[in-house]
Amino acid sequence: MAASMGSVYSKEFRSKKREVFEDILEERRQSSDLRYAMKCYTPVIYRNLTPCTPSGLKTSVLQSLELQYVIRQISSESGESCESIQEQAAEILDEMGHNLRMGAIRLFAMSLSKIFKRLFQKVCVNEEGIQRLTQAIQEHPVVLLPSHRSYIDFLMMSYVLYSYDLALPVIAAGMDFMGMKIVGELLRMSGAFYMRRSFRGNQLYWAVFAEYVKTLIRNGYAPVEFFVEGQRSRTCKTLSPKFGLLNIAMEPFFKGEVFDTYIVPISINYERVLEESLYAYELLGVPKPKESTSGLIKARRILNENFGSIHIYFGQPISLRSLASGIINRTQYNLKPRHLPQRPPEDVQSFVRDVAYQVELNQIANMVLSPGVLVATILLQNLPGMDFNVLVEKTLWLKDLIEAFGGFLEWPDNLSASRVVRSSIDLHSNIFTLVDGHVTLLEHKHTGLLTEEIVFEQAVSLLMCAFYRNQMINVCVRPALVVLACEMVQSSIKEEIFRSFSFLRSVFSKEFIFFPGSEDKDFDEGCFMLTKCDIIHTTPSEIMITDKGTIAAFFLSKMFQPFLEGYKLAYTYLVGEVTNAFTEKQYISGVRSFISRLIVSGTSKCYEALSSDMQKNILSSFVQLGVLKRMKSVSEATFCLEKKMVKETAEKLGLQMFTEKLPSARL
Ligand SMILES: CCCCCCCCCCCCCCCC(=O)SCCNC(=O)CCNC(=O)[C@H](O)C(C)(C)COP(=O)(O)OP(=O)(O)OC[C@H]1O[C@@H](n2cnc3c(N)ncnc32)[C@H](O)[C@@H]1OP(=O)(O)O
Ligand SMILES: O=C(CO)COP(=O)(O)O
Repeated sequence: MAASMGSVYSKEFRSKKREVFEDILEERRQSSDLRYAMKCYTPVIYRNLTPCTPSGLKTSVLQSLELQYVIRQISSESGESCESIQEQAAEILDEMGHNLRMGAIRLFAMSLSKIFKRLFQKVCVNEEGIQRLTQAIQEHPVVLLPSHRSYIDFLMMSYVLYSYDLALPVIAAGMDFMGMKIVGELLRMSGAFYMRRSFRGNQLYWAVFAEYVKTLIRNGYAPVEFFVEGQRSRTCKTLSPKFGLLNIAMEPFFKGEVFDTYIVPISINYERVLEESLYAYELLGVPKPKESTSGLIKARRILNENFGSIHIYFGQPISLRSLASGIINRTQYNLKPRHLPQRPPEDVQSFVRDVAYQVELNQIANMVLSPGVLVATILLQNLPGMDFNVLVEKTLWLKDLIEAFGGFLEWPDNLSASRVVRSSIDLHSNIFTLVDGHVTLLEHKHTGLLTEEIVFEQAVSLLMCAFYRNQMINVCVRPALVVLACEMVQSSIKEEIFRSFSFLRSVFSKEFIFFPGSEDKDFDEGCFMLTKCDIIHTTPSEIMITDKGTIAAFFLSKMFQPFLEGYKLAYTYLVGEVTNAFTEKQYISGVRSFISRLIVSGTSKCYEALSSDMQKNILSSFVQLGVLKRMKSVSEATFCLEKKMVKETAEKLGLQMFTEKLPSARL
């Protein structure tokens, strides 16, 4: 399974061709927004659509055999009457159900046109992707899976579909939005259906939610849109996928209730993200501001800022039927009445997982990167700053490397390289400064004694810079881990390098997206990319960094150094500082002050290790490696160091590289 699905990704990776993008704001700048909002909208719809109103949808869910069965089951277990449980189900549906209507859509069409023209220079959409989607929507139920970096994602998705006269989606929305005065209901009337962030163990809620989504899919009411990452990424790295909703959306196909279902990965990439600074503060422990209408109104000052361009790439619709053929034995669903809820069988669970990862790999492969990503990456390796002309030279060098690695770069050919770099610096003037031909990262010019407050401010600007570097980190991760493995094993023996590569790939399995079980393929891909760029020379049994390739190898190694050092510092903290069981919150606060002290004392410069995202990934990775044990509890999970496992795990998995030259754990 892994090989077949993973190879689809590599085909996508190698056979990529430049598609034509259309700037949908261009027409908006030349014609009336009112006329656009009031245009005749006759969308292309699913040919077997069963017309159904939002209230009709709820009735059909409430009366469904599946939900009635669960209600009777809960009643017999709890002794509560079926009527009372039925009422609770109806209340859940009232809280959940969308109420899509054109009035709200047209209001958004008008207002968003004005807002988007203020905020963005261009909104570019791949026309072939729209054509493919137009075809797909008519044939089978469609599930839209966009990447998730900003609130703009879901607004823009509906805006684009409306612009191209496609059926408007219904969108899985976290409950955070429902409480927003006026806006919460406006979003519901624009297609949002509300869901609790997590509802493990709540049998009735899960049953109502699952039946609601499956009914939407079965009757092809509208494309169903949700974010497989489950939330916006604060680091701009793709988050590990959530499987629950994807599993539900695929079930009508598994049970033969629909002939097929199209899964459409969508890559939305921003030259500059509205929430960039909020994310940096959140990663450093400042809680995210609650979604509120007043907050939205206060945020209007950003309308005076320029956020550059957006590229939206609608990927190839993935037919579930084609993907599952020969892999999923759907007859197993005939063994029990269809309406009986059943946990997904093992083969289905791994299929759902693999589809989720393939979707995210497609999202990554189709991200259109901007020059600012290159500038941020180079500056991070030349802190606190560098000569502008040297930056331009290195940016051109990196552009070639990223394109050779298969990255999609939007580079304005009508401008000189220095103009391009200069406009990137201007666009990100809240992160970079250019003074007297010297480019520096904001807050990093400081020369005096460091304090924890200064470290915090420096960390904010560094995390914002890393946010943009991370837009291309997954393009480089496979070759970079091969280079790091070569450095660690200090030998050219391919087998040893592969073992170290596999270790790094499992340690960083939460930081970066790897198709499950494809260590070999990823290693081959990394070697292929490095060989193609003459960075390594390989024989059947050896891998050597070439003389010509040392600069690129060093660059790739340095790009991933913050992750390596961050994991090393965490390991040092856990082994040297922690004695009892601890919660995630205690760990993050403890390790953050530990690292902050190291930075103040000058022992470390690993600001990225202050990020709660990295620290959460480290916890999860160390549990997976057996260095930490996770104890479930009623309130909050706790962790403890498997001391006996630490040395053994270190030996087994190569963590011992962290034990060399450790800074003294106790300061
Ligand atoms: C013209 C202009 C118009 C403009 C007009 C604008 C309109 C604008 C409207 C939009 C309005 C705002 C839109 C906001 C956008 C958000 O708010 S995004 C945030 C909310 N959305 C999401 O999170 C969607 C993705 N999340 C999920 O899929 C999560 O799975 C769920 C459904 C939230 C559940 O999460 P969870 O409870 O953490 O658990 P998860 O691990 O995912 O899995 C749970 C269950 O799935 C099943 N499962 C787990 N793994 C597997 C597997 N591998 N295989 C199969 N089943 C599995 C199991 O049953 C498991 O339960 P257990 O048996 O383990 O208890
Ligand atoms: O995804 C969401 C909004 O789009 C809500 O969750 P986050 O605020 O965690 O991203």
